[in-house]
Amino acid sequence: MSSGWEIRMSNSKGIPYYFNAVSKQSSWDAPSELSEDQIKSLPGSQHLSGGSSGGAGTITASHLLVKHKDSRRPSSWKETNITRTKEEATDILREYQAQVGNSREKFEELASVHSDCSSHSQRGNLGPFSKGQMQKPFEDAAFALQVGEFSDIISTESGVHIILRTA
Ligand SMILES: O=C(O)CN(Cc1ccccc1)C(=O)c1nc(-c2ccccc2)[nH]c1C(=O)O
Repeated sequence: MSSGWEIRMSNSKGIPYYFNAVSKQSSWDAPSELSEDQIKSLPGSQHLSGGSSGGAGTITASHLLVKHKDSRRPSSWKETNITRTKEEATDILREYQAQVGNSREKFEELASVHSDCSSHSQRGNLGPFSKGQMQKPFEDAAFALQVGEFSDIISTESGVHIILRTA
């Protein structure tokens, strides 16, 4: 069972902080109950200085994916055989978009429950990636975002997505 701790980047101070998604605690200092190794393997550990994945041209983003019958793999942790149309998937995502507004917390809550991507178990967090790793429409949309900004609905061969850039 994860401790609920993760490492986030403070947009205002530009330094990492520790956030517990269970207790909603946040702290500039590492939780005393975690060992060095545990801290290094927390979600978001790439934010810690010396992180190998930090590097120029790397961003970090989360997404909420709704698949449809024409998705390259119309199956997910939630639904073995996804039959909704792309139009229905887009309507569903518009509803989530309206609920999210500008709230990262609401986005992560909906991504955890509704995203058809395996990253749902990380509140939608995909971790750091650079250009050339993701499908082009996803990369283009994600790299066009400022930190803290949401994309509009975008479409890839996997389905339709909303992206939040987090670092
Ligand atoms: O497209 C396919 O043939 C199968 N995939 C690709 C995939 C499958 C597992 C993990 C990551 C990517 C997906 O459908 C998929 N794409 C994504 C994805 C797409 C864009 C950005 C990040 C993740 N997630 C998933 C998933 O099941 O969990």
